[in-house]
Amino acid sequence: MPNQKKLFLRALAGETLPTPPIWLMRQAGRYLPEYRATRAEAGSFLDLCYNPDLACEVTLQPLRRYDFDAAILFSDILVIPQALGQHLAFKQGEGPQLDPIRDEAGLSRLNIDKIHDVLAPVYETVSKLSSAIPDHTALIGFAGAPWTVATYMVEGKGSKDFANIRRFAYGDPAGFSKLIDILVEATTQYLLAQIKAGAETIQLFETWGGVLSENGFHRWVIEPTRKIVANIKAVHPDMPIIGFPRGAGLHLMDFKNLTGVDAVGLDSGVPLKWVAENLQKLGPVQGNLDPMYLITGGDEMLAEARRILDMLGKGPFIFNLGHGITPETSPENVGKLVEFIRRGE
Ligand SMILES: Cc1c2[nH]c(c1CCC(=O)O)Cc1[nH]c(c(CCC(=O)O)c1C)Cc1[nH]c(c(CCC(=O)O)c1C)Cc1[nH]c(c(C)c1CCC(=O)O)C2
Repeated sequence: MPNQKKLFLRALAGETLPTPPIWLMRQAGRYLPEYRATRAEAGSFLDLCYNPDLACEVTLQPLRRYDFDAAILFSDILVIPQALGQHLAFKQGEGPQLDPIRDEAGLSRLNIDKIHDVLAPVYETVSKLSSAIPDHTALIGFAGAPWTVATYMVEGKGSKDFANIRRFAYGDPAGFSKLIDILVEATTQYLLAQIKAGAETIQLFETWGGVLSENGFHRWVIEPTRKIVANIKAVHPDMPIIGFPRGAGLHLMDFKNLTGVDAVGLDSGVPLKWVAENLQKLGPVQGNLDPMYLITGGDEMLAEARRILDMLGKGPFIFNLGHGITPETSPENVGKLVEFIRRGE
Protein backbone atom coordinates (compact mmCIF):
# COMPACT_ATOMS: atom_id res chain seq x y z
CA MET A 1 0.00 0.00 0.00
CA PRO A 2 2.07 2.96 -1.21
CA ASN A 3 -0.22 5.51 0.45
CA GLN A 4 -0.12 3.83 3.83
CA LYS A 5 1.45 6.39 6.18
CA LYS A 6 1.54 4.27 9.29
CA LEU A 7 5.08 2.90 9.51
CA PHE A 8 3.95 -0.02 11.63
CA LEU A 9 1.47 -1.22 8.98
CA ARG A 10 4.06 -0.73 6.22
CA ALA A 11 6.53 -2.96 8.06
CA LEU A 12 3.79 -5.53 8.67
CA ALA A 13 3.01 -5.51 4.95
CA GLY A 14 6.61 -6.56 4.31
CA GLU A 15 8.40 -3.27 3.65
CA THR A 16 11.98 -2.83 4.88
CA LEU A 17 12.14 0.64 6.44
CA PRO A 18 15.27 2.71 7.14
CA THR A 19 14.09 3.10 10.75
CA PRO A 20 11.97 0.27 12.11
CA PRO A 21 8.70 1.09 13.85
CA ILE A 22 8.71 0.47 17.60
CA TRP A 23 6.18 -0.50 20.27
CA LEU A 24 6.68 -2.54 23.44
CA MET A 25 4.63 -5.42 24.80
CA ARG A 26 2.86 -4.31 28.01
CA GLN A 27 3.75 -0.69 27.18
CA ALA A 28 0.83 0.38 29.40
CA GLY A 29 1.44 -0.79 32.95
CA ARG A 30 2.69 -0.42 36.46
CA TYR A 31 6.12 1.02 35.55
CA LEU A 32 4.29 4.29 34.72
CA PRO A 33 3.11 6.41 37.68
CA GLU A 34 0.16 7.71 35.62
CA TYR A 35 -0.96 4.09 35.04
CA ARG A 36 -0.89 3.40 38.78
CA ALA A 37 -3.00 6.52 39.38
CA THR A 38 -5.63 5.54 36.79
CA ARG A 39 -5.74 1.97 38.08
CA ALA A 40 -6.37 3.28 41.60
CA GLU A 41 -9.17 5.44 40.21
CA ALA A 42 -10.70 2.39 38.46
CA GLY A 43 -10.64 0.31 41.66
CA SER A 44 -9.12 -2.96 40.45
CA PHE A 45 -7.27 -4.23 37.40
CA LEU A 46 -10.40 -5.91 36.01
CA ASP A 47 -12.51 -2.81 36.66
CA LEU A 48 -9.93 -0.96 34.58
CA CYS A 49 -10.17 -3.52 31.73
CA TYR A 50 -13.99 -3.09 31.58
CA ASN A 51 -14.02 0.72 31.87
CA PRO A 52 -13.76 2.06 28.28
CA ASP A 53 -12.80 5.63 29.27
CA LEU A 54 -10.08 4.58 31.69
CA ALA A 55 -8.85 1.67 29.53
CA CYS A 56 -8.57 4.15 26.66
CA GLU A 57 -6.68 6.58 28.91
CA VAL A 58 -4.06 3.98 30.00
CA THR A 59 -3.60 2.86 26.38
CA LEU A 60 -2.80 6.47 25.43
CA GLN A 61 -0.41 7.14 28.35
CA PRO A 62 2.68 5.47 26.84
CA LEU A 63 1.93 7.12 23.46
CA ARG A 64 2.06 10.56 25.07
CA ARG A 65 5.45 9.82 26.59
CA TYR A 66 7.13 7.92 23.75
CA ASP A 67 5.03 8.39 20.60
CA PHE A 68 5.15 4.65 19.86
CA ASP A 69 4.24 3.56 16.32
CA ALA A 70 1.45 1.34 17.64
CA ALA A 71 -1.09 1.40 20.45
CA ILE A 72 -2.25 -1.90 21.95
CA LEU A 73 -5.75 -2.18 23.33
CA PHE A 74 -5.66 -2.28 27.13
CA SER A 75 -7.32 -5.48 28.29
CA ASP A 76 -6.12 -8.95 29.29
CA ILE A 77 -6.02 -12.40 27.72
CA LEU A 78 -8.10 -13.76 30.63
CA VAL A 79 -11.28 -11.81 29.81
CA ILE A 80 -12.15 -14.75 27.50
CA PRO A 81 -12.43 -17.37 30.28
CA GLN A 82 -14.35 -14.82 32.30
CA ALA A 83 -16.74 -14.14 29.39
CA LEU A 84 -17.22 -17.92 29.04
CA GLY A 85 -18.42 -18.01 32.64
CA GLN A 86 -15.31 -19.09 34.58
CA HIS A 87 -14.76 -17.18 37.80
CA LEU A 88 -11.70 -14.88 37.57
CA ALA A 89 -10.02 -12.65 40.15
CA PHE A 90 -6.69 -10.83 40.27
CA LYS A 91 -5.35 -10.94 43.81
CA GLN A 92 -2.83 -8.25 44.72
CA GLY A 93 0.68 -9.66 44.33
CA GLU A 94 -0.58 -13.16 43.39
CA GLY A 95 -1.64 -12.80 39.78
CA PRO A 96 -4.77 -14.35 38.26
CA GLN A 97 -6.93 -16.91 40.08
CA LEU A 98 -9.60 -19.02 38.33
CA ASP A 99 -11.75 -21.97 39.45
CA PRO A 100 -9.79 -24.68 37.60
CA ILE A 101 -11.32 -26.92 34.92
CA ARG A 102 -9.45 -30.22 35.12
CA ASP A 103 -11.47 -32.53 32.87
CA GLU A 104 -14.11 -32.69 30.16
CA ALA A 105 -16.93 -32.62 32.75
CA GLY A 106 -15.68 -29.18 33.86
CA LEU A 107 -16.45 -27.79 30.40
CA SER A 108 -20.17 -27.80 31.19
CA ARG A 109 -19.52 -24.62 33.21
CA LEU A 110 -18.61 -22.75 30.02
CA ASN A 111 -21.15 -20.99 27.81
CA ILE A 112 -20.08 -19.30 24.58
CA ASP A 113 -23.49 -17.73 23.84
CA LYS A 114 -23.14 -14.68 26.08
CA ILE A 115 -19.50 -13.69 25.59
CA HIS A 116 -20.29 -10.44 23.81
CA ASP A 117 -22.40 -9.22 26.75
CA VAL A 118 -19.30 -9.40 28.96
CA LEU A 119 -16.86 -8.21 26.28
CA ALA A 120 -18.90 -5.26 24.96
CA PRO A 121 -16.92 -2.70 27.02
CA VAL A 122 -13.69 -3.98 25.42
CA TYR A 123 -15.13 -3.34 21.95
CA GLU A 124 -16.12 0.14 23.11
CA THR A 125 -12.53 0.76 24.23
CA VAL A 126 -11.27 -0.23 20.77
CA SER A 127 -13.77 2.05 19.13
CA LYS A 128 -12.80 5.01 21.35
CA LEU A 129 -9.13 4.33 20.69
CA SER A 130 -9.54 4.25 16.97
CA SER A 131 -10.56 7.90 16.99
CA ALA A 132 -8.30 8.96 19.92
CA ILE A 133 -4.89 7.78 18.70
CA PRO A 134 -2.70 9.96 16.46
CA ASP A 135 -2.97 9.51 12.67
CA HIS A 136 0.46 7.92 12.37
CA THR A 137 -0.21 5.35 15.13
CA ALA A 138 -1.61 1.88 14.37
CA LEU A 139 -4.13 0.16 16.64
CA ILE A 140 -3.39 -3.41 17.72
CA GLY A 141 -6.16 -5.69 19.00
CA PHE A 142 -5.16 -8.91 20.71
CA ALA A 143 -6.10 -12.15 22.36
CA GLY A 144 -4.30 -14.99 24.05
CA ALA A 145 -3.85 -18.03 21.82
CA PRO A 146 -6.01 -21.01 22.92
CA TRP A 147 -3.25 -23.12 24.52
CA THR A 148 -1.97 -20.22 26.65
CA VAL A 149 -5.48 -19.20 27.77
CA ALA A 150 -6.22 -22.87 28.52
CA THR A 151 -3.15 -23.08 30.81
CA TYR A 152 -4.78 -20.54 33.14
CA MET A 153 -8.22 -22.19 32.82
CA VAL A 154 -6.88 -25.63 33.76
CA GLU A 155 -4.14 -24.71 36.26
CA GLY A 156 -6.35 -22.05 37.87
CA LYS A 157 -3.36 -19.69 38.15
CA GLY A 158 0.13 -19.15 36.76
CA SER A 159 2.18 -22.35 36.78
CA LYS A 160 5.80 -23.49 36.82
CA ASP A 161 5.43 -27.06 35.55
CA PHE A 162 1.99 -27.02 33.80
CA ALA A 163 1.38 -30.52 35.17
CA ASN A 164 -2.43 -30.31 35.27
CA ILE A 165 -2.87 -29.11 31.71
CA ARG A 166 -0.33 -31.56 30.29
CA ARG A 167 -2.09 -34.37 32.18
CA PHE A 168 -5.46 -33.29 30.71
CA ALA A 169 -4.14 -32.75 27.15
CA TYR A 170 -2.00 -35.91 26.93
CA GLY A 171 -4.33 -38.15 28.98
CA ASP A 172 -7.63 -37.18 27.31
CA PRO A 173 -6.84 -35.47 23.99
CA ALA A 174 -10.42 -35.83 22.75
CA GLY A 175 -11.82 -34.12 25.89
CA PHE A 176 -9.11 -31.47 25.90
CA SER A 177 -9.69 -30.67 22.23
CA LYS A 178 -13.26 -29.69 23.16
CA LEU A 179 -11.83 -26.97 25.39
CA ILE A 180 -9.48 -25.82 22.62
CA ASP A 181 -12.37 -25.80 20.12
CA ILE A 182 -14.44 -23.58 22.44
CA LEU A 183 -11.47 -21.22 22.72
CA VAL A 184 -10.91 -21.15 18.95
CA GLU A 185 -14.55 -20.15 18.43
CA ALA A 186 -14.69 -17.59 21.27
CA THR A 187 -11.35 -16.06 20.27
CA THR A 188 -12.41 -15.80 16.62
CA GLN A 189 -15.63 -14.01 17.57
CA TYR A 190 -13.78 -11.75 20.02
CA LEU A 191 -11.14 -10.72 17.46
CA LEU A 192 -13.69 -10.16 14.68
CA ALA A 193 -15.56 -7.82 17.02
CA GLN A 194 -12.32 -5.94 17.81
CA ILE A 195 -11.67 -5.56 14.07
CA LYS A 196 -15.21 -4.29 13.52
CA ALA A 197 -14.59 -1.73 16.29
CA GLY A 198 -11.41 -0.47 14.60
CA ALA A 199 -8.42 -2.73 15.32
CA GLU A 200 -5.99 -2.54 12.37
CA THR A 201 -3.96 -5.63 13.21
CA ILE A 202 -4.18 -8.51 15.66
CA GLN A 203 -1.54 -10.06 17.89
CA LEU A 204 -2.02 -13.57 19.29
CA PHE A 205 -0.02 -14.10 22.51
CA GLU A 206 1.16 -17.72 22.88
CA THR A 207 3.23 -17.28 26.03
CA TRP A 208 3.41 -20.93 27.15
CA GLY A 209 3.66 -23.00 23.94
CA GLY A 210 7.26 -23.90 24.81
CA VAL A 211 6.20 -26.41 27.50
CA LEU A 212 4.63 -28.81 24.99
CA SER A 213 6.00 -31.96 23.33
CA GLU A 214 6.64 -31.86 19.58
CA ASN A 215 3.25 -33.40 18.72
CA GLY A 216 1.58 -31.31 21.39
CA PHE A 217 2.98 -28.12 19.86
CA HIS A 218 1.50 -29.02 16.48
CA ARG A 219 -1.87 -30.08 17.86
CA TRP A 220 -2.45 -27.43 20.55
CA VAL A 221 -0.44 -24.44 19.29
CA ILE A 222 -0.11 -24.55 15.50
CA GLU A 223 -3.50 -26.08 14.65
CA PRO A 224 -5.72 -23.77 16.80
CA THR A 225 -3.72 -20.73 15.66
CA ARG A 226 -4.12 -21.80 12.02
CA LYS A 227 -7.88 -22.07 12.50
CA ILE A 228 -8.20 -18.61 14.09
CA VAL A 229 -6.06 -17.03 11.34
CA ALA A 230 -8.17 -18.76 8.65
CA ASN A 231 -11.42 -17.68 10.32
CA ILE A 232 -10.30 -14.03 10.45
CA LYS A 233 -8.87 -14.02 6.92
CA ALA A 234 -12.12 -15.52 5.58
CA VAL A 235 -13.82 -12.26 6.61
CA HIS A 236 -10.87 -9.84 6.34
CA PRO A 237 -8.35 -11.26 3.83
CA ASP A 238 -5.96 -8.31 4.26
CA MET A 239 -5.98 -8.11 8.06
CA PRO A 240 -2.35 -8.52 9.22
CA ILE A 241 -1.93 -11.01 12.07
CA ILE A 242 1.12 -11.29 14.33
CA GLY A 243 1.78 -14.54 16.17
CA PHE A 244 4.01 -14.46 19.25
CA PRO A 245 4.89 -18.09 20.07
CA ARG A 246 7.22 -17.53 23.01
CA GLY A 247 9.70 -20.35 23.54
CA ALA A 248 8.87 -22.00 20.18
CA GLY A 249 12.56 -22.50 19.30
CA LEU A 250 12.97 -24.88 16.36
CA HIS A 251 9.21 -24.82 15.75
CA LEU A 252 9.35 -21.21 14.48
CA MET A 253 9.49 -22.12 10.77
CA ASP A 254 6.57 -24.54 11.05
CA PHE A 255 4.68 -21.98 13.11
CA LYS A 256 5.09 -19.36 10.37
CA ASN A 257 4.50 -21.72 7.44
CA LEU A 258 1.57 -23.67 8.82
CA THR A 259 -0.45 -21.06 10.75
CA GLY A 260 -0.61 -18.40 8.04
CA VAL A 261 0.34 -15.53 10.37
CA ASP A 262 1.81 -12.52 8.57
CA ALA A 263 4.50 -11.74 11.13
CA VAL A 264 6.21 -13.57 13.98
CA GLY A 265 7.13 -12.13 17.38
CA LEU A 266 10.49 -13.36 18.71
CA ASP A 267 11.42 -14.04 22.32
CA SER A 268 14.84 -12.90 23.53
CA GLY A 269 16.49 -16.31 23.16
CA VAL A 270 16.10 -16.74 19.40
CA PRO A 271 19.41 -16.62 17.47
CA LEU A 272 19.12 -13.59 15.18
CA LYS A 273 21.50 -14.73 12.43
CA TRP A 274 19.23 -17.74 11.96
CA VAL A 275 16.18 -15.45 11.94
CA ALA A 276 17.68 -13.15 9.29
CA GLU A 277 18.66 -16.10 7.07
CA ASN A 278 15.47 -18.12 7.48
CA LEU A 279 12.34 -16.81 9.20
CA GLN A 280 12.65 -13.18 8.07
CA LYS A 281 12.89 -14.33 4.44
CA LEU A 282 9.26 -15.47 4.82
CA GLY A 283 7.90 -12.26 6.33
CA PRO A 284 8.25 -9.54 8.96
CA VAL A 285 9.59 -10.32 12.42
CA GLN A 286 9.11 -8.41 15.67
CA GLY A 287 11.27 -8.38 18.80
CA ASN A 288 13.32 -9.15 20.78
CA LEU A 289 15.17 -7.06 23.41
CA ASP A 290 15.22 -8.80 26.78
CA PRO A 291 12.99 -6.57 28.99
CA MET A 292 15.61 -6.81 31.74
CA TYR A 293 17.72 -4.35 29.70
CA LEU A 294 15.07 -1.69 30.40
CA ILE A 295 15.86 -2.10 34.09
CA THR A 296 19.65 -2.21 33.75
CA GLY A 297 19.81 0.48 31.03
CA GLY A 298 23.08 2.25 30.08
CA ASP A 299 25.49 1.34 27.30
CA GLU A 300 24.74 -2.37 27.65
CA MET A 301 21.08 -1.75 26.74
CA LEU A 302 22.04 0.35 23.72
CA ALA A 303 24.66 -2.18 22.57
CA GLU A 304 22.05 -4.96 22.65
CA ALA A 305 19.53 -2.76 20.77
CA ARG A 306 22.29 -2.02 18.20
CA ARG A 307 22.96 -5.75 17.76
CA ILE A 308 19.25 -6.41 17.13
CA LEU A 309 19.02 -3.53 14.63
CA ASP A 310 22.14 -4.72 12.80
CA MET A 311 20.89 -8.30 12.59
CA LEU A 312 17.24 -7.66 11.65
CA GLY A 313 17.13 -4.12 10.24
CA LYS A 314 17.95 -5.22 6.68
CA GLY A 315 14.57 -6.91 6.29
CA PRO A 316 10.97 -6.24 7.33
CA PHE A 317 11.20 -5.60 11.05
CA ILE A 318 9.34 -4.12 14.04
CA PHE A 319 11.39 -3.32 17.13
CA ASN A 320 9.92 -4.71 20.37
CA LEU A 321 10.88 -6.66 23.47
CA GLY A 322 11.18 -10.44 23.80
CA HIS A 323 8.47 -10.39 26.49
CA GLY A 324 6.39 -7.78 28.36
CA ILE A 325 7.76 -4.78 30.26
CA THR A 326 8.02 -5.47 33.99
CA PRO A 327 6.86 -3.11 36.79
CA GLU A 328 10.48 -2.40 37.86
CA THR A 329 11.28 -0.84 34.47
CA SER A 330 12.64 2.70 34.48
CA PRO A 331 10.50 5.03 32.33
CA GLU A 332 13.71 7.00 31.54
CA ASN A 333 15.34 3.91 30.03
CA VAL A 334 12.30 3.37 27.81
CA GLY A 335 12.74 6.95 26.56
CA LYS A 336 16.44 6.36 25.86
CA LEU A 337 15.69 3.16 23.96
CA VAL A 338 13.05 4.81 21.76
CA GLU A 339 15.34 7.75 21.01
CA PHE A 340 18.18 5.36 20.10
CA ILE A 341 16.00 3.33 17.72
CA ARG A 342 14.60 6.45 16.05
CA ARG A 343 18.05 8.03 15.60
CA GLY A 344 19.48 4.72 14.43
CA GLU A 345 22.49 5.22 16.69
C1 LIG B 1 0.00 -14.43 30.12
C2 LIG B 1 -0.65 -13.10 29.85
C3 LIG B 1 -1.57 -12.42 30.71
N1 LIG B 1 -1.92 -11.24 30.08
C4 LIG B 1 -1.25 -11.12 28.89
C5 LIG B 1 -0.48 -12.30 28.71
C6 LIG B 1 0.35 -12.64 27.47
C7 LIG B 1 1.62 -11.92 27.40
C8 LIG B 1 2.59 -12.19 28.52
O1 LIG B 1 3.01 -13.33 28.65
O2 LIG B 1 2.89 -11.22 29.23
C9 LIG B 1 -1.36 -10.05 27.89
C10 LIG B 1 -1.60 -8.67 28.34
N2 LIG B 1 -1.83 -8.20 29.60
C11 LIG B 1 -2.01 -6.85 29.56
C12 LIG B 1 -1.95 -6.43 28.22
C13 LIG B 1 -2.29 -4.99 27.82
C14 LIG B 1 -1.72 -4.37 26.70
C15 LIG B 1 -0.23 -4.00 26.78
O3 LIG B 1 0.07 -2.87 27.21
O4 LIG B 1 0.61 -4.79 26.29
C16 LIG B 1 -1.67 -7.57 27.44
C17 LIG B 1 -1.44 -7.67 25.94
C18 LIG B 1 -2.27 -5.97 30.71
C19 LIG B 1 -1.96 -6.44 32.06
N3 LIG B 1 -2.23 -7.67 32.60
C20 LIG B 1 -1.88 -7.69 33.92
C21 LIG B 1 -1.35 -6.41 34.26
C22 LIG B 1 -0.90 -6.00 35.65
C23 LIG B 1 -2.14 -5.77 36.46
C24 LIG B 1 -2.02 -4.68 37.49
O5 LIG B 1 -2.16 -3.48 37.14
O6 LIG B 1 -1.83 -5.04 38.64
C25 LIG B 1 -1.41 -5.62 33.12
C26 LIG B 1 -1.01 -4.18 32.97
C27 LIG B 1 -2.10 -8.82 34.86
C28 LIG B 1 -1.81 -10.18 34.37
N4 LIG B 1 -2.33 -10.75 33.25
C29 LIG B 1 -1.82 -12.02 33.10
C30 LIG B 1 -0.97 -12.29 34.22
C31 LIG B 1 -0.21 -13.58 34.43
C32 LIG B 1 -1.00 -11.15 35.01
C33 LIG B 1 -0.35 -10.97 36.36
C34 LIG B 1 1.10 -10.71 36.24
C35 LIG B 1 1.41 -9.31 36.65
O7 LIG B 1 0.88 -8.89 37.71
O8 LIG B 1 2.18 -8.66 35.95
C36 LIG B 1 -2.14 -12.92 32.00
